[in-house]
Amino acid sequence: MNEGDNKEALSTFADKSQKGSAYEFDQILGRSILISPSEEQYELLLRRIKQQLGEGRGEVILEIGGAEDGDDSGLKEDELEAAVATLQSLSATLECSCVKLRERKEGRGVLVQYLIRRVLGESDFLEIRVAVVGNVDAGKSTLLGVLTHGDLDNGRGHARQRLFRHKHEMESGRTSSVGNDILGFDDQGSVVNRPEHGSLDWVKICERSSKVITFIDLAGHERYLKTTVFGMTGHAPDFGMLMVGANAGIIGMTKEHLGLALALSVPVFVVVTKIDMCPANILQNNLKMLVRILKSPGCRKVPVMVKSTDDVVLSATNFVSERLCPIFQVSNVTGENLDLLKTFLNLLTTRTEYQENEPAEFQIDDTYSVPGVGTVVSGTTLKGVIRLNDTLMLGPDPLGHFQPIAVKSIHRKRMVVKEVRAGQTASFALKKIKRSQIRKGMVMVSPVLNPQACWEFEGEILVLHHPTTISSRYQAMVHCGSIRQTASILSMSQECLRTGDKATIHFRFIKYPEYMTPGQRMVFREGRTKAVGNVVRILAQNNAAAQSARAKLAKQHHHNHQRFNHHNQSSGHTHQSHQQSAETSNENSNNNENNPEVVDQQRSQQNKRGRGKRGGRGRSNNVANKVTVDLSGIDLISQQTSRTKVQ
Ligand SMILES: Nc1nc2c(ncn2[C@@H]2O[C@H](COP(=O)(O)OP(=O)(O)OP(=O)(O)O)[C@@H](O)[C@H]2O)c(=O)[nH]1
Repeated sequence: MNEGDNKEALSTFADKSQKGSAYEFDQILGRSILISPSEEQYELLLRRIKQQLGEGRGEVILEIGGAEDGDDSGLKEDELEAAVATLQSLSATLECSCVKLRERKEGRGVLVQYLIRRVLGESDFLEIRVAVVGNVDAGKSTLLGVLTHGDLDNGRGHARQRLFRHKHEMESGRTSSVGNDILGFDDQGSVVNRPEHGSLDWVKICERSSKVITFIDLAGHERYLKTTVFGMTGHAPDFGMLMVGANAGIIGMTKEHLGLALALSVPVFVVVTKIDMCPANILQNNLKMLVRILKSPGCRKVPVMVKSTDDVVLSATNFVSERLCPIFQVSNVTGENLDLLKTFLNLLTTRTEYQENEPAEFQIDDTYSVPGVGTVVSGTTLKGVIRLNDTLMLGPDPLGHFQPIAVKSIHRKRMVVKEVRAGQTASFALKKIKRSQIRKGMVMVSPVLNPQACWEFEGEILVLHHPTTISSRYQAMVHCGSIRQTASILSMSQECLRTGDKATIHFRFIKYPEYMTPGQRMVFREGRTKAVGNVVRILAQNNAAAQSARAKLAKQHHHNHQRFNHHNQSSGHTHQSHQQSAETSNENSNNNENNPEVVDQQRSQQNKRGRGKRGGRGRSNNVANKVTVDLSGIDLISQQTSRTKVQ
């Protein structure tokens, strides 16, 4: 990508950023009004900024010095001083900070952009989730270690040591579990992480932060794809950070991960690491290839090389709704360009509109048993507000029932809080329930929703890749939110499906019913990602007919399983069965030890009792139609995302 292209892409977005809602607002923030507002104008400004803060979940970027009717834009020095004083006064009245981001010459003077951010109390902060993906050795864990702990890497794995959670990761240097790390920014945009004796106090970080970025570190190795898919669907990331090693380029799982983010409509930015050790010609070639892939019809992104603070502000302010894909080139060893990346992270705002006024919905992505506390569940609040001592309906259990359950205590990032709102992750301690009665994929919802479990549903699906054809009775893993269960195809709108085909499919879960809602994004996969789409209709709910159908299916499944075992015993394990067992063993090891909110309590529990006993749960029982799948279908994803847009 040459300089010209980069400038063009940025200027297109720069133009746009002055139109739309920001443009209207600029009129209000016209030059003279800010320089010497009347009392009435001051009140109007207050109201408008307050409204913008509400829409921006507590922050807004404003540009001052815009043109007024028939006038030139730009502020002269003395005008700028007066305008900034007004803006600071407005911010103070609204209990906000006011931080200068960027200044540029235009018209008769300068235009300046400011970040106005609400100053939050110690127990509140804005939460942004970033899924970190990329091939093995791209430097994911290292970058997270460097960002969250502030020390540079030595190029031999120094920085990542702090992040490894499982013993086998220490030994192999590979990430196999979904790990969480946090980076806090205060109201001025400064990083608040201060490691003490090598470890971070999450409560202190949250208390000092106005915004906390949670990195969901997903595994890079193909063996752990199941974990990666779960992280992308179950942890509701706002953004994806795709890591690419400068010297290795787009290899291995990079395209697969990019495809997954696109399929799930998660906006992606790219971080190219190791620029310190990469010869210039190789770096250029790899960047060219990256840009080509991002611009390809399958991705339809507008790549932008981020090289200055101006680029950062422009990319961050246009990132959410646009196709813009910022690319950072960094070194974890020399620290080059890490400041640009941090500034970008500080400016990210969440893309999802969470509804706080609706009845509460919480999806469970993990369970724990904490000594002295009892059963703890962690997950994401999708709707509403959940308060201490609220009673919610937990379920569905294997029979499809929901039971009332009281929330005994709430933690946000290990911090004790009294309530948790839509868009926030949390852990709840629950009363009178055993951990063994809860599984990933269950929900806790407001009793007014009268939740029903579903065995069968209809999904609109695009097949990204399949080597032969998919027909009825085919079974694969459904990922939908934190649900992860094998489902069988009962019928399809077409007789059989090949790569690139789109169809409406009637699915049935094979083990237990789940709680689903129409419009949810889903992935249907076996081995590598295969099909993506949306849940369109909930069919059989938890009634007797569905149960008997399920029993029949389970019997058939059991029969298949025996046949498969027999086959394996006689012919030895296939490649897939190795892969499957690797995924399963990973899943078994991916337990409480990795939880960000209850990790300390859990460690002591593990010392006492050894590993958790969730062996086999969520294990794919799919034995029919075992095929190796390769996602070379990025091109197909855009068809899906453009045809079926579901938020
Ligand atoms: N020279 C140099 N080395 C780096 C840089 N970033 C990471 N490394 C080294 O690259 C190796 C791999 O980094 P990791 O952070 O483990 O890679 P990863 O992507 O997390 O790998 P998985 O966890 O297996 O998916 C380590 O030895 C790091 O020290 C960098 O910017 N420059």
